[in-house]
Amino acid sequence: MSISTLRIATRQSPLAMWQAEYVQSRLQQLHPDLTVELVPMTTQGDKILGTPLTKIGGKGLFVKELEQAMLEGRADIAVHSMKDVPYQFPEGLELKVICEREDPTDAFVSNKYHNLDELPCGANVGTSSLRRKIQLLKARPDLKITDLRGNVGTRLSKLDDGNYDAIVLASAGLKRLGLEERIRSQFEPELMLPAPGQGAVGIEARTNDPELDAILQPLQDETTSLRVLAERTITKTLQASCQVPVAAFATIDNDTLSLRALVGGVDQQIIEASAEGSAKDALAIGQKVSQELLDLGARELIQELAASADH
Ligand SMILES: NCc1[nH]cc(CCC(=O)O)c1CC(=O)O
Repeated sequence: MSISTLRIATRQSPLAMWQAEYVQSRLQQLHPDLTVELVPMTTQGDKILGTPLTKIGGKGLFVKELEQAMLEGRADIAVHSMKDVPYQFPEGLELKVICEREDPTDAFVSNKYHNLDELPCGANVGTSSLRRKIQLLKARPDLKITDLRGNVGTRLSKLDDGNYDAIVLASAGLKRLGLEERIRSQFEPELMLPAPGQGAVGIEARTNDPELDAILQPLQDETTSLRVLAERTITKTLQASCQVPVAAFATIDNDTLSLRALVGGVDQQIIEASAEGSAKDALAIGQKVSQELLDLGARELIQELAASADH
C-alpha cells in the first residue's frame, strides 16, 4: 500500500487557506510524485462567527469537522494554527509536526496612532481575546476594550469603519495574508505575551501510519516544536479553557530555553512565572512554570473565572 494522493482538510477562511496551501506547496516540492489536494470545509465555529467564543464552548468548534473528516477517511491531514488547537486530540489522531514559526508577536493596528503610547486617554481598542485585554489594561488601565470578532479581514474592516481607535491582531496572520503594511508596531513580548503556539502552524493526522509520518517529517522544525511544547504544557497543566486569559512564550538561545507564562483573573489580576533550562527539557520547563503558576494561585483564578462565566 502506498500513498499517492494526500488530502488536506481545511477551513475556508483566508488565513486557514493560506496555511493549507503553504503545507500543500511544501509537500508538493518535497514529494513531486505525490498529489496534494485541499478539502475545504465549513466548521461549526465558522457558522456562528458572530457569537462570542466564550459562549459557544471554545475554539474546539473550529477543528471538530476537520477531525471528523480525517476519522471518516475523507481527508488525510489537517493544518492548524497551533494557537487554536486544543491540547487533547481524539482517539486515532495526533499532532505530527510543527512547521517553522512565523513572527509570534501581537500587532498594534490603527489608522491614527502608531503605538499604544500614542493612544489618547480612554481610547477604544478592539479585541475579543481576554489575553490581549488584560495585558492592554495592565499597560493602560484607562483604555476601553471592546469586543471584536471575525476573520482577520472582517476585523480590519471594522477598524476602517471607524468603530475603534486601534485593534490588536497576531502579526503572523497579517504577514501571511500580505497585510504586513497594516502593522503600525509590534508589541514587545514583555508587554504583550503571546498565546501558546502563536505564529506556528501544525499538522494533525491519523496515528499508526508510518508512511504518512515519513511524508510529513521533513516539515518538522525542531526549535519551534520545543518552544511550542513548553508553551502548550501550560495550557495542558492548567486545563485552561478559552474563558481563561493565558499567555506563554518560549525562546531558545544557544540551546537555552526561556519560558514565561501568565494567567489572568476576573478583576484583571495577573499571575506570572518563568523558568529556563536546556532546550531538550522543554516539557520539564513547561511543567515547572505551570507548577509555579499553581503555587501562586492560578487554580483559584481559573475557578473564579469559570464561576463568573456561568452567570
Ligand atoms: N484566533 C484566530 C487566529 N488564529 C491564528 C491567528 C494568527 C496566526 C497565528 O497565530 O498563527 C489568528 C488571528 C489573530 O489572532 O489575529
